[in-house]
Amino acid sequence: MSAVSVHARVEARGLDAALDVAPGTVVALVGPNGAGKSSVLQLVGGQLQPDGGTVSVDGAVVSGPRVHVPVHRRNIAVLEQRPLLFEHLTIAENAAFGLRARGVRAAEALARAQRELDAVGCGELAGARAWEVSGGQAQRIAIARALATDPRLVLLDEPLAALDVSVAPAIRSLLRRRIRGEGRTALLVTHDAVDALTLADELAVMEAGRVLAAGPVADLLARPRTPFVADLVGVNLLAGTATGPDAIRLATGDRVVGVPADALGGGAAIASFAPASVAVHTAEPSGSPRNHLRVTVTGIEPRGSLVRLTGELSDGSRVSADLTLAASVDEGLVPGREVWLVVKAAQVALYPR
Ligand SMILES: Nc1ncnc2c1ncn2[C@@H]1O[C@H](COP(=O)(O)OP(=O)(O)OP(=O)(O)O)[C@@H](O)[C@H]1O
Repeated sequence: MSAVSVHARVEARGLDAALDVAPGTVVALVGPNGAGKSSVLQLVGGQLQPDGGTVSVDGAVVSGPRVHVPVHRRNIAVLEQRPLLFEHLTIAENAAFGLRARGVRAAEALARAQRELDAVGCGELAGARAWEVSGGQAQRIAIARALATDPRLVLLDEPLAALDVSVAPAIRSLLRRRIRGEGRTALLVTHDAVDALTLADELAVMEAGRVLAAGPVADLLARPRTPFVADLVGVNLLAGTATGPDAIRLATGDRVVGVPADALGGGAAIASFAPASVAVHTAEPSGSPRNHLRVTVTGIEPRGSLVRLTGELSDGSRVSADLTLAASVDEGLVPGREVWLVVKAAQVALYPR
């Protein structure tokens, strides 16, 4: 049985979505602006009612013809871009809010809230007021508040988008540990490829109101079935397994050395680097300490004043490189040609996943 099942239409939004989420799975909804990602979240959360079809949680219909289970009865926690904390309550009271709303006694709710605040590194802020905390702390507190109610489902709408780049990695790491690491079921809307790949088990790719493809992150990356996935925010993403603190091995056997953005821990990991940081060599670089990947050129297309070369590794995963038009002509880079793509370790970010 699916933990969440959406088979629903919303005519005013051009939405006709089909999505099934297995229990304990984090699914990232990705796709261009207006694709319907947030609308799917609203259907599940109960803020949007379908014109046809149903939305089910744990096998029970929560929205459908003549059914509308109110938001507060769905036992779903929602984490927004900018969490709203109540200014007149202490941080502990904020974190206990969901429990109190469910009728849990104050002492018990506050004790649980304190444990949750400790677990997100904000235990010492329990007595503070909302206006005294930073944006990053507010998001940690919102995570504590969301998880305090033991929700059967967590909905995350761009949870890192409003955060300063200096705090986002720590919150990403916290979400990875508390959501994916604890086997919770969650739906995540994000525009950020790194968030999707580090926080989610599966991707659901939306376009024009429909879910075009869904499946394990590594599968969709290795064989992108839509240009959107292939081009997910324009960075190169390669899935592999950590072989040390700063290296991963790809399915092709290639080793990629980089800078860990978070401790790798020996499991599945991804490498991310910009096409602009990739150089193209027509012969295998000898004695170079840099990462080099042998690919077959599959595409050459203009990108402003540059040319984007796309190459395929032996397992079908793709890597792009941006180069000048002159370079692409001089080197005779045409589809079918075998080349080496070279990227410095300092320009490769590694993430656990
Ligand atoms: N509150 C609303 N009322 C009416 N139409 C809406 C509303 N919100 C979104 N839409 C429309 O519904 C469609 C899907 O939008 P939605 O916000 O779900 O997409 P999205 O994939 O989340 O986009 P984005 O990435 O820009 O947030 C779009 O055509 C949008 O204009």
